[in-house]
Amino acid sequence: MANVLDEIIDGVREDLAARERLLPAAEVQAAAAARPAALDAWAALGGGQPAGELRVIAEVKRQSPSKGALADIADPASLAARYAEGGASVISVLTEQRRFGGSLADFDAVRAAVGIPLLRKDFTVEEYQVHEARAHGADLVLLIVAALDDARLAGLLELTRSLGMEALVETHTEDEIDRAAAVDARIVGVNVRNLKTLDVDRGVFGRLADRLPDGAVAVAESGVRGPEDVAYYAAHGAGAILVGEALVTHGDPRARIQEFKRAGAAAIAARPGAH
Ligand SMILES: O=C(O)c1ccccc1NCC(=O)[C@H](O)[C@H](O)COP(=O)(O)O
Repeated sequence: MANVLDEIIDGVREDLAARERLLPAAEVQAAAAARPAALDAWAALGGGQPAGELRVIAEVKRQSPSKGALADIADPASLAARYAEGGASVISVLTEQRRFGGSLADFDAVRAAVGIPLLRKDFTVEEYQVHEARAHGADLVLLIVAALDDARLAGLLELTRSLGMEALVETHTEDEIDRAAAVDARIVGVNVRNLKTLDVDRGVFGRLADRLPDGAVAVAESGVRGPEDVAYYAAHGAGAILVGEALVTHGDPRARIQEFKRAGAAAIAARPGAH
């Protein structure tokens, strides 16, 4: 079966080339440099702090390759405001257009509405996208280890930090976690969605969590459908969860985030040796 990631990235590169023709690299770099400093996403996600609270990265997600249309999000800014009211630590905005229906316009609307750190959630493969993220006010970008060789992973992470941002470095396997650790990633996600089959197996987080680098914020990505999934991730060492579908399809995402945070805190308190 074709790797969905490769197909997505082919489209991302085509769209990127079109944007670059409209706004050359020098201009996007100048726009990035003119932005106020990025917010500290690492601290917002509990980096360097004792475990106690489970942080939520709440995602603005319109559609997906696995599920098709998820939600008709008429006003991403108001959805993001409800996420922030519910206690989200970071908001993720999908900006990939072809498969996820996202856009930088969605990102801009959310940036104007909330004052918490924002993740520009896209398939980052080129330096241009990192400058572009900062130019739009992002505090965090996504680097998917499976999409990058070691040199590119290290280079994009270095550029991200040089612009004052952090990266959510996403992994799926032990080998990818080791590659994330080798570049000193400080926010490391395990995405439990298999990129070949698109199946979700929450057990992947439980199996890989012990290998995550000491001191990194451990993010469990995908597959939260209810509080029991949150409790599972938190019990297995997650410091944060990344949730899309369960929030955009819920009538009251603010209350849902609060419920997830309670489930996470209870599971953290019940970890062996927590007291
Ligand atoms: O969501 C998909 O179908 C998907 C397919 C291929 C690559 C990435 C994909 N999703 C990106 C994500 O990481 C999720 O949007 C995120 O973890 C939230 O997942 P969920 O809570 O299960 O919506």
